[in-house]
Amino acid sequence: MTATKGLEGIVATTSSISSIVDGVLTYRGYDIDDLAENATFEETAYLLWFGNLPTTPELQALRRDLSAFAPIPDQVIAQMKLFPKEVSTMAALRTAVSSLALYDPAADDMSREANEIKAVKLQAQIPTVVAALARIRKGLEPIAPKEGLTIAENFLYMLWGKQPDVVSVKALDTALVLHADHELNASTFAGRVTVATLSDIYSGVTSAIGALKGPLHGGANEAVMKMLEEIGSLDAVESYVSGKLERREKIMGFGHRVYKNGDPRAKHLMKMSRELGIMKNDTTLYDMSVKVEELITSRKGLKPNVDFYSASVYTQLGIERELFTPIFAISRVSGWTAHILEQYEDNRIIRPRAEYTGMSEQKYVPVDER
Ligand SMILES: CC(=O)SCCNC(=O)CCNC(=O)[C@H](O)C(C)(C)COP(=O)(O)OP(=O)(O)OC[C@H]1O[C@@H](n2cnc3c(N)ncnc32)[C@H](O)[C@@H]1OP(=O)(O)O
Ligand SMILES: O=C([O-])CC(=O)C(=O)O
Repeated sequence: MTATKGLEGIVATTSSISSIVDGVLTYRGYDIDDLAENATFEETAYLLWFGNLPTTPELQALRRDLSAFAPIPDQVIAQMKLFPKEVSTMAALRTAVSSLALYDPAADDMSREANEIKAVKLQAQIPTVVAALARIRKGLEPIAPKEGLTIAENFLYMLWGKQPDVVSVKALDTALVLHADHELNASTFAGRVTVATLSDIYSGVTSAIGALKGPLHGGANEAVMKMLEEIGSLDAVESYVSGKLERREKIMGFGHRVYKNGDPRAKHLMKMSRELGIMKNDTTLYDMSVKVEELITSRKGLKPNVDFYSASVYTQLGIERELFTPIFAISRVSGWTAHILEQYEDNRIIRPRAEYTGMSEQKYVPVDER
């Protein structure tokens, strides 16, 4: 038995949800470029769960369900108010989502129908949780979701306490489409491993949130913004990047296990970052990001991934850094739950082997003789 570090190149399951072939990302056979330009996030989530783009009545029904499920239990709001203010929003989200299960009487109902409902419910409730956590952290009262708004619209409404502008809603909606699914990424794999024991969907999503939080995965978008803040100005980019490379430190938002010639989602976020900068008459963040990209590409041959330009997009929308990875979760819960439903459909426990490298032939020695 020989281990493959990081399971690189190992095909661990079949899946009909999303694919990456020759650098092209598709959801259910639709190119991500097509979806990013044309689909709404609600249509995308429907596509991931049910395998086809919704008809108008199907989309209306989904939007009604999302609105109906969006409020969260008062008990969970009360708990969130007790969380220490200084913890990361991802840590708080992980606990809050785990708590949501305690107030869902169908949490352990393993029927397909119940699990589909819970997938929609989690999709509806996670934006409400994230917006509430953001407000509580600032000492503000959470705002209840408003009926009839899209997920992107409702999230910004609950965050800001006012009707968001169309440009911000459209930008966030496109970002949600781009982040919705990505084959067997670490958080989706974590979710699938958890439910393959026939544990419940909330446990799967809680595991996935824990995996997404790390800076080598979803947490990289917050790390990118931290880096841009540390750099501070366009003039300082070159010396900052050179220093990092000399110290052999990673530059967050670059590199990818699967894409070696660039992440197809990055160009959409780059364009959005530029357009938002132009609209605000201040392209500093965009210009700094482009300069970082030029340096890393020429010196290391690495290309930006989905997390790199999302940082400047969200900042230019006026969203604080601590919410970047939670926003990733708001989107990716659609993919996680689609994968969890797929795992339940044809389940086998996921239990690989480890190549043992420890000591052997040890004999027990009583404690007072050691
Ligand atoms: C949504 C997402 O999860 S997208 C990824 C988000 N994560 C990041 O942006 C964090 C920065 N990037 C990375 O850490 C990695 O590129 C990962 C985690 C994405 C992929 O990891 P792996 O597939 O294991 O790539 P690996 O770490 O083996 O990289 C290969 C080589 O490129 C280097 N490298 C990879 N990424 C970077 C980076 N961002 N900065 C500097 N060097 C890098 C590695 O040090 C390694 O060099 P070596 O062969 O001299 O040791
Ligand atoms: O697929 C991966 O390894 C990481 C990634 O880009 C994602 O989850 O969107």
